[in-house]
Formats: sequence, structure tokens, C-alpha cells
Amino acid sequence: MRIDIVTIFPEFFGVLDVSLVGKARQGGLLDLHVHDLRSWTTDRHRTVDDTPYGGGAGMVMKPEPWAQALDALLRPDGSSTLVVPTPAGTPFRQTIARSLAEHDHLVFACGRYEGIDARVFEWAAARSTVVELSLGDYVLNGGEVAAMAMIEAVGRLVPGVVGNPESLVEESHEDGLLEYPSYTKPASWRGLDVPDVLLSGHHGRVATWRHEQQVERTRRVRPDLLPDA
Ligand SMILES: Nc1ncccc1[N+](=O)[O-]
Repeated sequence: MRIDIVTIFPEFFGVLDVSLVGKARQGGLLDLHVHDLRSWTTDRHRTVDDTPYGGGAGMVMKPEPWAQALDALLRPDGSSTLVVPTPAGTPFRQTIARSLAEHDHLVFACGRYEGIDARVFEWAAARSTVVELSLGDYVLNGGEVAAMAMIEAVGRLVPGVVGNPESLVEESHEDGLLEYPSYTKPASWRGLDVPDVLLSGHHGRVATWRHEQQVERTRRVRPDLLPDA
């Protein structure tokens, strides 16, 4: 999978050179490129924003630098997916991460200020699949933090990125439920003991207990996730 990121803060993504995503990059599983939007400006001040039509506070990102950048990055055959992190987007969920992990080319448009001129997405929709996604109902200063989270959630699902694919299955939200509590040695720690069933060696009972824990925790913390919610 190729991922291109367009941002006015390219240094923000230096962290993607470490940990799993970093290894996947070195291993060629994730072909990740970060681009500075200002590379596609032509004026001396490398201007990327201007005042909003209709008035109001803040600045809006100009359309032309974005069109130049996307013209350079979107595949001519229309097979690219343009991911736009925005609080006005569809809530980003594990199901969306899984579907994005199937795509061959993702371009992340990280907006700043009050956002990007809306015509950019109309224009881009004629040459790519445009997906506006929200990380959550709060306001960040730009799309970079959200893009980072989405790239990690998607990147780790790309086959080969996570060593043991088994570990991708038993996780929160993978099966619609929150994950069960986990324990490791010592069996007794500061007066707190690991549940006996986990020491029983009886795999069937362990699986039943774990599922019960998932349902109980989901009902307590995220009743909205339960089917009969
Ligand atoms: N919440 C957000 N705030 C600013 C930019 C993007 C955002 N998001 O959720 O993707």
C-alpha cells in the first residue's frame, strides 16, 4: 500500500519512522511519503490560506495549492482514495480502518485553519474517491493528529505489518465488543490474584470466561455497541 500525506507540517510525521509503521516502511509493506503543501505554492510567501468569503474569523486554505498537490499525487486512473480528516466527517471506526486497509493508494489531506476550500473536494471527487472522516467529536487544530491515528489503525492491518495476525483478531472493536481484561505473571501480585479460570489450562472455559468479560465490559462501558442497543 502506498500512502501520501499532504500537510504544512511535514516534520509532524517524523514519528512514523519508528515502531511498527517504521518497520513496515523499511520492509516495503507501507510505501509512505510526506509532502509539504507549500511545495505547490508559487508566490514568494508560499501562501496557502486566505480570508473566508462571507466573513467570519480565521482563514481558509486556498484551493489552487491543493489542486496542484493532488494533481501530482492522485493516480490518473482514479484508483486513489483521498482521505480528509475533519470533525465534519463520518466517524472513523475499526470497520472503516479495515476497508481502507484493502485500498492500494491512500492520500491524506491534512487541513489547517478553518479548513480547506470546499471546491477542492468537489474537484477531487471527479478523479478519486473522497472520504471525509472524523476521529471524534472534538476540535483539533488540524488534520495531522487525526491522520496519524488513522494511518496507524489502517497500517497495522496491512498483511505482514503486525507479526502475528492472530493478535489482530482478539482486540477491542474487532468483533464488535470491547476486549477482555488481560493478565501475566505473577499469578498473585500485591494481594491481587489472576482469575482462577485463566490458570486452569481448560481452553474452553477460558474462551467462555473471556467472552463473558467482553459482553459485561461492553454493556458497562459502551452499551451503544451492543446489537440490542
Ligand atoms: N476532530 C478533528 N479536528 C480537526 C481536524 C480533524 C479532526 N478529526 O476528527 O479528524
